[in-house]
Amino acid sequence: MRIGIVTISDRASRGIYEDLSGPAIAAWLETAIRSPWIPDRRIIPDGVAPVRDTLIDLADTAGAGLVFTTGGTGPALRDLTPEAMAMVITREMPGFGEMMRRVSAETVPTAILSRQTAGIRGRCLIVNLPGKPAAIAVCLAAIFPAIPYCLDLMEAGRIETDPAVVESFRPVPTKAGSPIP
Ligand SMILES: Nc1ncnc2c1ncn2[C@@H]1O[C@H](COP(=O)(O)OP(=O)(O)OP(=O)(O)O)[C@@H](O)[C@H]1O
Ligand SMILES: Nc1nc2c(c(=O)[nH]1)N[C@H]1C(S)=C(S)[C@@H](COP(=O)(O)O)O[C@H]1N2
Repeated sequence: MRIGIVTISDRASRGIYEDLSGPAIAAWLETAIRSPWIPDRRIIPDGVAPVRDTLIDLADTAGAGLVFTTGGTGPALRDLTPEAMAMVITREMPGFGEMMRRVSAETVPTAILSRQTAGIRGRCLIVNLPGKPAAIAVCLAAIFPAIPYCLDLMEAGRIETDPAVVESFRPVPTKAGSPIP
């Protein structure tokens, strides 16, 4: 399973500040996923074209089954991640954004400013996270239990998690493969 990790930030992409959110995603996934996976890290500026082109490259050329983006989901003029998502995905998965905003709102009232969503392109699930490093673990912990089953249903590949970190919820067996013994 190749997993794309895309930092979308004008300043982090120019080296004005250190990207903390991309590494936070990678570190969280390292602890949570126990089946083999390969990270594919990208750092790009805000804007429709770079986000669109990077997501298409990860899904169609690099063969990623799962992609997380961080940043560009807010109301600032340069926050255009959702507009790029609309050009890339063929099916939206609105439950991801709903859940992440709900859990984030328990600690930050500005959670409602994120337009984060998720969607499917081919056999790739793309999920948007906010740019703030502190948002990464909060959002991933809330949505990750549903991701392995989603990937099963999409026939994108099988992920096994460490139940001590995050429990995968698979309501029924799927044809995508049997559990790792
Ligand atoms: N990848 C990141 N790594 C570290 N800190 C970040 C990252 N993305 C955002 N932040 C922090 O969160 C704040 C708000 O994030 P936001 O995405 O709104 O940034 P911004 O003001 O649009 O600027 P930029 O796109 O250049 O990051 C930033 O000012 C920065 O302090
Ligand atoms: N969990 C969590 N969600 C959060 C935040 C946060 O600090 N923690 N910041 C909010 C803020 S202030 C903004 S503007 C939006 C969009 O952030 P982005 O443009 O960096 O994606 O995410 C929101 N969601």
